[in-house]
Amino acid sequence: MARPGDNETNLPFPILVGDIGGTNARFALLVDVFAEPKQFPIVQTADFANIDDALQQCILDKSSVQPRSAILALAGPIEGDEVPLTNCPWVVRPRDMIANLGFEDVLLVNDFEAQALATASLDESDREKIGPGIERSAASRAVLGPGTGLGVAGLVHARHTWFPVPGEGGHVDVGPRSERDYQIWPFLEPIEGRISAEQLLCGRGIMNIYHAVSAADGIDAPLETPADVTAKALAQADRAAIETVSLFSTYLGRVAGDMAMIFMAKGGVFLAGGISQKILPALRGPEFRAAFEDKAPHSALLKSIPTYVVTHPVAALAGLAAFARMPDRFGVATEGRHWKR
Ligand SMILES: Nc1ncnc2c1ncn2[C@@H]1O[C@H](COP(=O)(O)OP(=O)(O)OP(=O)(O)O)[C@@H](O)[C@H]1O
Repeated sequence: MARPGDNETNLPFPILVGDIGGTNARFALLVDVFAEPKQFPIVQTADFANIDDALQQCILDKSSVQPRSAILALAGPIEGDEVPLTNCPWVVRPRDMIANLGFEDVLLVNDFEAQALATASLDESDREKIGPGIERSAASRAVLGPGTGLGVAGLVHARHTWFPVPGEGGHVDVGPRSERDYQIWPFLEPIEGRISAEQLLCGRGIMNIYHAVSAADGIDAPLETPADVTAKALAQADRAAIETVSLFSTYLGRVAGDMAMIFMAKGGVFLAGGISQKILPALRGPEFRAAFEDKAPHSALLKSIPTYVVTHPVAALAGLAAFARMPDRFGVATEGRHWKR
């Protein structure tokens, strides 16, 4: 058993935690293990040529307390000393951050790993339960987040420790099941011969479903953005948009149920990502949960598993903060992604 201070992941305070997506970067500072995280205004990645400028101008120049370490969650695989971000021209170079910005330690993790860490510590007020299910505090979880893409991760509970399992679960194959699916599927465009979950369950996926529904019915598809489609659907104002969001909820339920079975996620399946919060009224409808439970011969198991929409505005930061304060609670792998001065 590691003693306090022995752990590779006991980074020195003050610790800067950051969640860097394609469009937005969110940061908070933990002064010490007891203090509440101090959140900084959200940064648009497009406003800064690189991450070091953003950190200097938005964090370091604005705070009297200077961070000694940083834990950053990034969208994309972390390999080597230069990590390019998906959907954004920034490249994260931890060695430069240590040399130029005064950090002693930099740890990089995957963005959905941070979302997974968050699911272990979210309060009741930071999540909304969808449907039935038995709440179990010490059981594995899974998180799915439809946003610019579809992020997926597991959080395995073993040996009194939470182990985040990042992966590429958003890219699993999906296929038609209902009669209506078989009408729509021919109008979905395969990528290299297949349809993956991410082609349906993200912003672009909403448009793919909307266009396929419209094409199957031989009608025009005038709506131009995912936000237009969901707004029309939630206002009950457009038939194709309503069906699109209904199918999106069904497909999200199916994939969420698959992830629940893969991770034996008796602790719950959590829906993160920007889109889940925006279509919350639709996810409360019957489609999501019915599809989640429709997993013969394991329907009884799925019925017992709770599902939640994460409503915390910066859940990934909350997950990183929980880890920064109590690293021994979590089995976060640091090999190849922890840089020290
Ligand atoms: N009201 C809405 N309904 C449905 N989709 C939306 C809505 N508003 C934005 N989107 C879509 O959500 C996606 C962005 O998702 P999200 O806000 O989760 O960003 P992200 O992937 O976390 O990236 P970042 O962290 O850079 O902001 C885009 O594809 C966008 O078109």
